Amino acid sequence: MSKNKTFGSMLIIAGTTIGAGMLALPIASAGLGFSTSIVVILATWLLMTYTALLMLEVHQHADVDATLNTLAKGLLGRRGQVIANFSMIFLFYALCAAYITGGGSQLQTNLNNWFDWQLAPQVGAIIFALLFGFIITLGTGTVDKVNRVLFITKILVLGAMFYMLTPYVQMQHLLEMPLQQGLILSAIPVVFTSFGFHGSIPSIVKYVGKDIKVLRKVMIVGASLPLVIYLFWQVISQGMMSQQSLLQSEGLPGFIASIATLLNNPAISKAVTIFADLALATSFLGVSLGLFDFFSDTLKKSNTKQDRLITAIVTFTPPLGFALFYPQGFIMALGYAAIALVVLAIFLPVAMVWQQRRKQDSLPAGYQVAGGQFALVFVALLGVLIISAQGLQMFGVIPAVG
Ligand SMILES: N[C@@H](Cc1ccccc1)C(=O)O
Repeated sequence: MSKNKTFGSMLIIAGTTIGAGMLALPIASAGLGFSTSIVVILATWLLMTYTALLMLEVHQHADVDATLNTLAKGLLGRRGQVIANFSMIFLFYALCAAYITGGGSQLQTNLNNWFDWQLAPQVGAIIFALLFGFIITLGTGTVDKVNRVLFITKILVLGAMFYMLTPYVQMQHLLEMPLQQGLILSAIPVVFTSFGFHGSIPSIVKYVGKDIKVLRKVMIVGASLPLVIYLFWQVISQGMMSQQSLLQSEGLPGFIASIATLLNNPAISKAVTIFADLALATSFLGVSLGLFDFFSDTLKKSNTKQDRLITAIVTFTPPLGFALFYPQGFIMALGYAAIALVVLAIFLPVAMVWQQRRKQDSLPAGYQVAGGQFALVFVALLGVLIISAQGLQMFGVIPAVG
């Protein structure tokens, strides 16, 4: 296994994970206070790393190019397959539509500024989708190369941002306690989604090959890089402002405006905006790669140019259509993102590993994630907790955040 692919795969996982979710974290977790938010973040990281390893346990006995569709069909039967496909398509189309809308409008603004053009936002969305569609169609190797450049730039910009912001961190803000217990529950779905990357695991298995030792490393490092970055991000965002002022920020633009005023330096808004664009781009690469491979497997497409083109059309046209003609639709869908992700990243891995361990005797011995049945049941209960937190928010029982 080439070292190169291992490194690139870690960056694809980390790049997929660090996306729009990170930007929502400061406001979503404002009411928790620093220490509580750190506990929630650490717990979510452990949970998501554990279930990513469960996926590897499942992948080791399947074909190298198997995706959720085949895995679920083999281990959970027809019903499991339908649930897997529905949650995968629902979540990934919604994410792609969100990324195409956001990325398209950023691209359009930049092109208009640079070249003095007068493009409509829709044109931005079309160019953005075509550009990324082209990269994905060229294959995972190309995605890896483009992602490296974008990811490393993203980390450099982040470093510059942290450098500018650290002097404004005040210890007293970091000692604040939760404002209200309900807010902990409200924050959970956002934190959970910000650690999501699981729909792209099959693409990485296919790219790296079935070398479980290497793949374990890729998952652990790929999930830990976001952890480190989120921890720093929490120190900075929660340390700069009181919980009250963070909570009162009007979404991300409000938050960026408040820090720009605090620093009295507009360069910081520029840095945050460039970071946000890069986060969106790397996350879109990982998500659309996962969706592309999923369709390629589900529709039994081969690797010929013509087949890849068909797969790309199935992958990119619907989210582009949503972004162009029905933006409210995917915004509504994203409200359910955490629920679909619980199915994808918790319930399915747990159920598949459970089934696979039951028929272990007929399988060659292999990798088994620690924790036994206890861990499987515990994690499934956490999944129920996350769905409940989302449900309570939707019904207005606890405050909605993020
Ligand atoms: N973690 C990504 C969103 C995501 C969820 C699930 C799968 C892939 C990506 C973000 O924070 O933007």
